[in-house]
Amino acid sequence: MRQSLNCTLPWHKGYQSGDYTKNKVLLGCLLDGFPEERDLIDTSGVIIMNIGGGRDVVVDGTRANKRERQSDQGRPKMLQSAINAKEMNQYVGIVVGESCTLMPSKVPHAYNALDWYFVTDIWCEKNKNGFKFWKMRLEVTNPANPVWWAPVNAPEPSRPQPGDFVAGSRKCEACEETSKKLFSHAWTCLNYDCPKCFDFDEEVEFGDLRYSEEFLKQRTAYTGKLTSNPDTGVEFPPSIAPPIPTLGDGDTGTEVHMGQGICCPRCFGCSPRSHWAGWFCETPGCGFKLECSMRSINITDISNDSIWRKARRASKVEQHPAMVGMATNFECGGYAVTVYPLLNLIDNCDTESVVGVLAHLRPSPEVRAAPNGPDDSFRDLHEHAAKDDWKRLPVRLKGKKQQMLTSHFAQNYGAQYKYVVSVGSKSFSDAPDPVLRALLRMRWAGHKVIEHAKMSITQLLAEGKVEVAPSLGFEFVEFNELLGLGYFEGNKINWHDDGEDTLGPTVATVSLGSPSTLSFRPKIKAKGRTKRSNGSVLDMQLLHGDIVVMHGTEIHRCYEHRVIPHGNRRFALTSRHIDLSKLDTDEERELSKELGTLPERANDPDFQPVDT
Ligand SMILES: O=C(O)CCC(=O)C(=O)O
Ligand SMILES: [Fe+2]
Repeated sequence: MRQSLNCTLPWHKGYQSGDYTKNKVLLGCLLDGFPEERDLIDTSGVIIMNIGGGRDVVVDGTRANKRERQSDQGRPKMLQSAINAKEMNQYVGIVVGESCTLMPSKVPHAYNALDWYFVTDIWCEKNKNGFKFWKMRLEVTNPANPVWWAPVNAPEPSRPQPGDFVAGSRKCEACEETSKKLFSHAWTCLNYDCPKCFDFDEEVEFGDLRYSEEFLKQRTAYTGKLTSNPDTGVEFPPSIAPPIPTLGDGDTGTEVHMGQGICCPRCFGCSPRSHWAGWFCETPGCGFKLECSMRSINITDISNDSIWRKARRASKVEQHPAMVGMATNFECGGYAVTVYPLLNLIDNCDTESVVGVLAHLRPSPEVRAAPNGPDDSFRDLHEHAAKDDWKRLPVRLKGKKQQMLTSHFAQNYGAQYKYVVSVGSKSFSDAPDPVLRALLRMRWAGHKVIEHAKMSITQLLAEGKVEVAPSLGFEFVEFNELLGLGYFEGNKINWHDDGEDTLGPTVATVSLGSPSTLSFRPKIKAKGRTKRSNGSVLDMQLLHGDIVVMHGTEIHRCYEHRVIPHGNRRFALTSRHIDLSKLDTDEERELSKELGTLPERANDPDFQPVDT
């Protein structure tokens, strides 16, 4: 998976393009698929490749020749970054994909990091139709290292030393630029801008052109940049396989770098950090596992000022005046509750039409700190997430070929819930206590919010301020499912709706840990959607222990929502009702019924939410 590579190698982060550039300097290149004219990867340490793509027209139906340049290439974006890399003596990581036909041996992984190279030459050539394009030559930074990808039993390649071979050069009479003699046939000017570019003195068949032995075997000692800290004795350039991320002093284990992938020390395959518990190598048959210890986070650290400032900055929304204006408040069980009516902003309604309600429940400090309350649950969940193997699951993104993993880690409990990703489920009897407690707390919150909403929305209706969409009823259907999501620093859940047709009308979430911003926006650009607000019409700052209840099936037709956490560890426990009658088979219904049945222990008085 391309993501495995991108989330592991700091010098190759592109998803689309074959080159990775930072500060206009080339740091990494991916070679895959079909080569271009005279491209080469040899085991003695030289790579020759085109700079930038852009063969434009399909010339014939055979795959190998599908595209050919039909115009001059101009100056591709990658050219300047390659020139800068050459001038700065920057080492460049080379990755080859499994379909790269230039490799002398079959490579073991979908993407394979070859080694560090450096750019020695950049020049211009013409194809047989006379169109100009750019090429570059690279040499391996450490030619003494054996090549890991040489074919088995291949004879040792020759290892010329600097000075053994020298390709001569000549000044062009037209442009006065010096060009190396690259081809065994004859010298030519290689300056893109010169009228004599690729104009050979003798008649040449472009198809017959070969690079000279001198050019291929010329060697340049790599002097590189110096290591930033010579005292540490760090090899320079560093190992092509990045070191496995480790916990620094003061790290807790959910920082961005701990969410990076690893290059497996056993098989060198790249695997993303797809498990909460650590890294499990994904190369078939390898089996390497590295559990990652995680430290508990003090809840006061999670709500510190800098995180708060970030959270506030993220909230640029212009809250919808009518919805905010019609919000009502009440208190129960130590929670301060605000209930907003969600209006239909996408159909042209004569009167404001309520499609659902959205409630924000904020616990008092006492509720948060109470035994088995949010503080305790947050403390315990990071270990449960490891034990229950919360993981990143594959998603198919609209319009993207690549398979991706969600950025957060997930585990489902209770009835089976199939959303964009398919999650296996653990039964409520096997669920850890904090999960069961959250479920009971959300059932309580669901009842309370719907009871209140029935009253407040009926009141608004009586006052003639709103209509109520026919789909909106005020019965609470008990939750039989809970999806746990775990977020590392930088993880988020992007715009989506929870509108699967197997779901009941109510969705509730308990938010634990990092503060986060939950935003709602109408699905279609509608009243109130400005660029600045990113379209959102309601934003909620969710603090540790807060509960959100969304009620009304049409919310998901009219709105989408997203959640951006601001600190480095957050759990969201979201409960829904899965309508078992809408599952495909009797077996699935039976299984989900069993998985979603509350165990005996949930009836203990100790499990019941306080309701004062
Ligand atoms: O992280 C959250 O608070 C909400 C997650 C969510 O929207 C979902 O699970 O559908
Ligand atoms: Fe959602």
